[in-house]
Amino acid sequence: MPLLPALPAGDPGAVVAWVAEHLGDLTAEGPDRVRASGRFPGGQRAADSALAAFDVTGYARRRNQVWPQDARGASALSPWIRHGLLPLREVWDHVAGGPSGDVRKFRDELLWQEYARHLYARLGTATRSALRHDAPTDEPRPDGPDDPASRTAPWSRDMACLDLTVGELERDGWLVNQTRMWLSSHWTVREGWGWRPGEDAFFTHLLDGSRAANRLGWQWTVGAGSAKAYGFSRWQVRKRAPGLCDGCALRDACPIEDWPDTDHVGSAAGRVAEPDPRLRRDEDPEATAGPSAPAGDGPVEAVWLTAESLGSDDPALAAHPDAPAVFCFDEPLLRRLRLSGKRLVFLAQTLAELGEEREVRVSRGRVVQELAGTPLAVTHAPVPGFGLRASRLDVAVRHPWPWLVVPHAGPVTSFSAWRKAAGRRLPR
Ligand SMILES: Cc1cc2nc3c(=O)[nH]c(=O)nc-3n(C[C@H](O)[C@H](O)[C@H](O)COP(=O)(O)OP(=O)(O)OC[C@H]3O[C@@H](n4cnc5c(N)ncnc54)[C@H](O)[C@@H]3O)c2cc1C
Repeated sequence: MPLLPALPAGDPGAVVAWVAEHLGDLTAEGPDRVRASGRFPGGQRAADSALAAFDVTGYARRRNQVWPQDARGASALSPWIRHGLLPLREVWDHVAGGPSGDVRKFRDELLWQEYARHLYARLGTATRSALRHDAPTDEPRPDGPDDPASRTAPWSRDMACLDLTVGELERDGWLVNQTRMWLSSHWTVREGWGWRPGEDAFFTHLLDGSRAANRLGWQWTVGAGSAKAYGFSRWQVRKRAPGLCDGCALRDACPIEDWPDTDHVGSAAGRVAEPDPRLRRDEDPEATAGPSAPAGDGPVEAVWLTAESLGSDDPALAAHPDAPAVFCFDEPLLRRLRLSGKRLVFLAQTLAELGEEREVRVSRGRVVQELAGTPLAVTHAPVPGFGLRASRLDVAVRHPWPWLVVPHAGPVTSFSAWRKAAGRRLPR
């Protein structure tokens, strides 16, 4: 497939029409129903303003609040963090000088993101399986798994708590951490579905959806990667969304009034027979981390952008200011995943804005075919799909991934074990 027409500049609304026309057939909704997120625009300007507006004061107390919306303390920075528009170090530095308890709690969460990236960089697709304790993985799966638009159907919309949450997921492509735990626990612990179709339902919609953090979240909530499954009941709704039950049609017959039975999942069901030995030790942490300085010095004709790193400070972009940037929407991958159009709109808005500063060529097809024969500079991305494609392309210079914590060889069995092993690598 040839290059796609240039993205419309300075008109985020026109980008939605561009996505519908050129990529709509690859989306969950189909070309006629592609929309932008109701809340999160793509692009560096939106990322920078969201970070500038974020005040960490009160974060520790209010991070888990769900409703009403103005009671929330979560930063809502994750879509831009996910795609490298806000590097973790920049976000870490932004909160310096805030109240110490809030800064500590917020930076802990940034470290959770870094831990997720380390775990995924080391184990890759092995994170599809339960890491530590048995929990239903792929089966049972809800009816109609091939219809991506119905992936969220198993969450009953009769309950006000699930209706609010699933509505936000589908409309905005985002959820606070607390409601991600509600939904994933409800799906697996209470309803008994395998956790991977649920993970895919999230991945379809979340603008911050990454296999790294999404899988970690599901594995930990359902007890496959943690010591205990998380139980979701009306108690949390009353605490985190006071008053929400008052308008619920099921307020007098609440299906989640009582604590759920967690005995059939996760740690209670027993340990996995042979845990992946890489959970305890990485024999090649340098390979996991990627280069620590630019690798290669050949001539560069273009900067290859990946969805992992789309910020205007992307290391490869910054090092090659005169080269055009190239981005390929991976057609076979997108056809398989059937993501919601709002995820593609977010990416396209980001690329359109970048196009105001430098030449950006966007194509659709097989990445390896589209970019073949062009000497490329690229920023290393710590995900398995990057390595596969990069090994078949002419990568002249590979720039380092901007780790917050350089990967170590020690355990990633739990966040606390990983953090302890990171020791002096942890940022200050
Ligand atoms: C089932 C489940 C699925 C999840 N899927 C994803 C996902 O696909 N992508 C994703 O980025 N996060 C995911 N998370 C983690 C977390 O819920 C989101 O990062 C957070 O809700 C994003 O909102 P925020 O930016 O307001 O976070 P804040 O609370 O403001 O935290 C700031 C940043 O810290 C990081 N962070 C916070 N909590 C976590 C966490 N538990 N794990 C990893 N990073 C964290 C994120 O980068 C976040 O933007 C998931 C959690 C669960 C329980």
